[in-house]
Amino acid sequence: MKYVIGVDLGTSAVKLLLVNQQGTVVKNVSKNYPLLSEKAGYSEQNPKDWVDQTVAGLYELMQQFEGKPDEIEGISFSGQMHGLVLLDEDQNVLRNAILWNDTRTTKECQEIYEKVGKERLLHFTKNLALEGFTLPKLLWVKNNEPELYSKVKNFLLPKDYVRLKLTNSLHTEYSDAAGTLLLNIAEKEWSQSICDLLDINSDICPPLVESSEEVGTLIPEIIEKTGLPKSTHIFAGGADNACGAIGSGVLTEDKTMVSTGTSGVVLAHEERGDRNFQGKVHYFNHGISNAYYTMGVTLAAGQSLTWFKDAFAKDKTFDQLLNDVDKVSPGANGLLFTPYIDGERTPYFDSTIRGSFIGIDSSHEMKHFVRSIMEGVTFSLNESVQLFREQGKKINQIISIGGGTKNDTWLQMQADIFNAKVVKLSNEQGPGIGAAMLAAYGCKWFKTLKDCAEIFLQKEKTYKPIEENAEVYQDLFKLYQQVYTSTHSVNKKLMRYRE
Ligand SMILES: Nc1ncnc2c1ncn2[C@@H]1O[C@H](COP(=O)(O)OP(=O)(O)O)[C@@H](O)[C@H]1O
Ligand SMILES: O=C(CO)[C@@H](O)[C@H](O)COP(=O)(O)O
Repeated sequence: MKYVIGVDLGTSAVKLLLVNQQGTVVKNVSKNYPLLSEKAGYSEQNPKDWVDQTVAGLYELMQQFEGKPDEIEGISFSGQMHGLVLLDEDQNVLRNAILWNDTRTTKECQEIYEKVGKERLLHFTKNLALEGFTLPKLLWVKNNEPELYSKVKNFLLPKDYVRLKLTNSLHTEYSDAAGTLLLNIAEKEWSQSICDLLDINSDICPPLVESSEEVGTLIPEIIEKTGLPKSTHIFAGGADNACGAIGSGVLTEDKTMVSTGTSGVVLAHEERGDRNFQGKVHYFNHGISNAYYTMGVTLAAGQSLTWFKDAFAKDKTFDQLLNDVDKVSPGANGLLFTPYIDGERTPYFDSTIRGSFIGIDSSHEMKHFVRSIMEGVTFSLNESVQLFREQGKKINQIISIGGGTKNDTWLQMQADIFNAKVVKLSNEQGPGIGAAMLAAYGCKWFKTLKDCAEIFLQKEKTYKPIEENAEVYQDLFKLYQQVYTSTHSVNKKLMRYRE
């Protein structure tokens, strides 16, 4: 039997999947690392933690593996997007990585509009200047840490740094490059114009390859530490949402994916790179050559639940925390949550907005708060579903992936709120499966990724909307949408009290 490994460098953990030629996940390892938040709006991770935990995970996988090591043919990667990793000329990391959910860069976003201009930015990159993207982070370091910036030889995206440390070869690929705001999306090249207008040396941009391209071999130290064979082929991989789309079979324009990981995502496949969504949704290159995808993003989806658990129920597991939510009716007994705890992207693009519980009543218990968080996150995702529907997309069925899909009630809630069928696959780890599929395709097990999807992906369960719940949620969604407008200015004024 032959095997591949999909490595998904998520925000909460690195997840490694050992997958055989039938697409069966035979081993599964997850290794956590911390999120570092020095101040409100800051979100960082230490790239060394990613590498150490990936290597430890590969070792654990190999320890559990019952076959012969050289049956493992290839590895590919999926990674949290937009994170800025800065390297000096000896490929040493210069500072902690600044992550996708870090919102310190509002000034730098304004600088981009002033120097590049919104129309030109949209023309080249198809996206708006958002705090989470890589370019504003690069400018923040240039403006605030000039000495450190002067030592920058290269920047990299998170999974590309991990791959560099496993192989000694430095690359990024189009799907992650697209999320930097430095890539000319349609031409598939770094935008010299944007670099020039912002006084960035374009030499710091890493070489570009396709997601399924073979980029190197494991260095001896990693072979020794993990027990992987020297013959392992290493493929570039993709942004976690691109890999999530591949790993959920969203490979044609008629399909839609929802992901509830740390962030929440609603994603649709696009064949063309020359459409103009005016930045209302993110528009990026895919992990499939010459394809694209659009998406709306909720910054704190699973993260809202994780925050609540850490703050108020540290000793409980997620399953214990969510144990009673199905005993509460839709609407959480009049409690409404907005998940803006780290600011928001789609549809508001607002780094100062913060979350609310509206309607707290003395009868409310833990289960009401937890249910209202799940509902609020799903309402936020529904704003993106609605945006896609307004663009003319028919959404009758959605493939749901990510950590949130471990909970049955949440999947039924998604079907009720989106008013669409929601499909759960046999493995919820879309990005890791997508990475494994890129390795399988790269190893030439399949002629196309679509052929691979047919073998690798299995539907486990379909959730149909329950009419009476869908009606309640339609009404509540209108109330939910009022909360942003009503709390926007109060939150702006509260900014000065946040540390
Ligand atoms: N049993 C569970 N039920 C519902 N949600 C869960 C459960 N376990 C974890 N989660 C949520 O899943 C999220 C992590 O999902 P995952 O897809 O692994 O994210 P990432 O790729 O960002 O690391 C957490 O933020 C958590 O809120
Ligand atoms: O910023 C985005 C997409 O634009 C996020 O979706 C990140 O890619 C992180 O993903 P998860 O860790 O939640 O999977």
